[in-house]
Amino acid sequence: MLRVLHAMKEEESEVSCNVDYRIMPVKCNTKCGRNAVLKRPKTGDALCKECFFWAFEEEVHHTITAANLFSPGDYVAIAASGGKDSTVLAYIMKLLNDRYNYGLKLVLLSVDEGITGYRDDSLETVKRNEQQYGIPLKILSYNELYGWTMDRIVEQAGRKNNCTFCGVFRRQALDRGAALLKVDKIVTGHNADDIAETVLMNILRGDIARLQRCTAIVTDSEGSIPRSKPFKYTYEKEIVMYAYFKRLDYFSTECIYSPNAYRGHARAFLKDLEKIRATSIIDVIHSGECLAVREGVKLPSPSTCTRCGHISSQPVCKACVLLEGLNKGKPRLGIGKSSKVRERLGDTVSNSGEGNAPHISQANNSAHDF
Ligand SMILES: Nc1ncnc2c1ncn2[C@@H]1O[C@H](COP(=O)(O)OP(=O)(O)OP(=O)(O)O)[C@@H](O)[C@H]1O
Repeated sequence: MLRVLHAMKEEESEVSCNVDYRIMPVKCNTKCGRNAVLKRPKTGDALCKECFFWAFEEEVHHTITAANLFSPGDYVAIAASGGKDSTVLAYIMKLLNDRYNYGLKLVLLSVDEGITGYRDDSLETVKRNEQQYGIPLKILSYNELYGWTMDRIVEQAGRKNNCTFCGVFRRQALDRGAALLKVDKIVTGHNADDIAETVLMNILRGDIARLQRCTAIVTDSEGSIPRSKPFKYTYEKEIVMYAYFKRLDYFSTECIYSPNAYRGHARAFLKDLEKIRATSIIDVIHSGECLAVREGVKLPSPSTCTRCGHISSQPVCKACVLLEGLNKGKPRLGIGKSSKVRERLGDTVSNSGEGNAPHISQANNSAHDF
């Protein structure tokens, strides 16, 4: 409880610094007659709490229906980390499912990466959310899936590249959890800021393959369970405000291991842009959506890993490569450019079939893919 209150206090400074209508009361822009309590980051509108909730919820509903994300009867796994995005996502999926009769069966799916003092605490939040929202919860751990926890990986590999291991393993763990649960779809809490940052990172890296797919609201390759992002157009600041004003129970602490420095640069740049022009976030997403690859340019097509059978654009997936490195006591084996990785691993991952595909860095899969 203390932790939650502490988190609320932290968020409060972010929310209230937006505008303080207590000093000079302003009426809600919707003409509902109530006083405004906030200024919407996305539109600049002065709104009361109720009108903000309504606008926020209706926009997510619109995103879901416009992109046909679900069909009645779908069994949907909500990837739940206990953080603000996925907590608001779980709350709003339940609310919209009830309000608009989507006809969905929901389940919370959490991955325990094995980070003591971080994920164990955030999973306690998800367990409370299970009770609060009445949505069943399934937790899968890296330890049971890979025989490694992130604590042990960091012990062996150091802090520098640990986000690569974590991102690659988590992505696959969610797929494996979803297959185990036999769900039809997965939803994640990736928001507009996350997507805009990813667009910028892929531009800076010149990674056109990922640039092509990172703005897609649904990632849906053959043989994998479709993954969608109902918050694709939702600003992070608004998610924080929604969680704050709704007093949702979520965990708000950064991962104890090194933050992703590269994403940090894109994030700082985007925040600067947002200060000048609030629509910058959506503008960057739209720019990403408009980029097209010239006809005839060969892009990697997803197939399945020859070792584990999970989805991969290479004959051996990144998770298997990283795992092999760890198990051989050479954790850096899977880090770096794919060509060098193949060289180091010898024939086990040879014959990648990359052909003339454009440069695709496997170095930091977690950083610029979803
Ligand atoms: N350990 C996990 N278990 C299940 N889903 C996860 C986990 N970590 C991340 N996700 C999913 O991926 C999304 C993006 O994760 P990211 O690590 O970028 O965290 P975030 O932006 O802080 O999101 P959140 O606030 O939900 O933690 C999350 O919203 C969630 O849906």
